[in-house]
Amino acid sequence: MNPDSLKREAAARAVDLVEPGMRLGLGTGSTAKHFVALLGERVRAGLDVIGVPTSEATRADAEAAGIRMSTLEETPALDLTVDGADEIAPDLSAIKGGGGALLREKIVAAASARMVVIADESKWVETLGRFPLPVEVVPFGVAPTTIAVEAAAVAAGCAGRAVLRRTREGHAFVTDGGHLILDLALGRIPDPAALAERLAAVPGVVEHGLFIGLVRTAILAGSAGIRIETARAVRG
Ligand SMILES: O=C(CO)[C@H](O)[C@H](O)COP(=O)(O)O
Repeated sequence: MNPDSLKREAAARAVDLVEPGMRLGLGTGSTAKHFVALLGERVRAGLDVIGVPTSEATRADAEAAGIRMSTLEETPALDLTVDGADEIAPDLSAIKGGGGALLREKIVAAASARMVVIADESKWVETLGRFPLPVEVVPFGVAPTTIAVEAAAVAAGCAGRAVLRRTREGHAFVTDGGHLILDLALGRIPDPAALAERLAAVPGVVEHGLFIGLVRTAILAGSAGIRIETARAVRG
């Protein structure tokens, strides 16, 4: 099965978790896009749910699929968020932000009683860090912020270059919130919690793509079928 079919399999399993009346956080990326499409099919068949999107792209997809949309202002507490991930470790810590939506994704996940990550099995890793960690920063002072982000990584026991994300056309990639993304290539993150703390303390950093203690369940689709991993204890 090709990776896209596996993503759809994982998304289909997550749709089975949706119950009538749920307030849903809708993730961003190619796997979450499958979830939105499949959820739309259920909605058109009569399922009543409300969705809060994690990006403008997802908002457009969800609206096109016929899903009733809301905002966190109108609906500040969500029942379930379903989103993709760039990497997931055995403790269900994750790297997100490959699609540049990490800030809204984290806010929506934190407003949800449960976050479920859907992915093909290639995203499962023993240790986070092979995927460059996205760090969302304000445009002002991006040069010193980049230096400080690299120094934060060194202080947290890892090292690597932070590179400004660019579009295919060579322009700086700008997030839905008007920020920039630094992709921090570390190879291996020995202590994600320490790195998260160091990055959060850098002036100019808006958010980073380390999701720690947020993911409750990971649905992983592989050639041998679906595997479900559940966090033992999250958020106390
Ligand atoms: O974090 C994300 C977007 O900001 C995505 O969930 C992540 O990049 C995974 O994407 P895909 O499902 O396309 O592999």
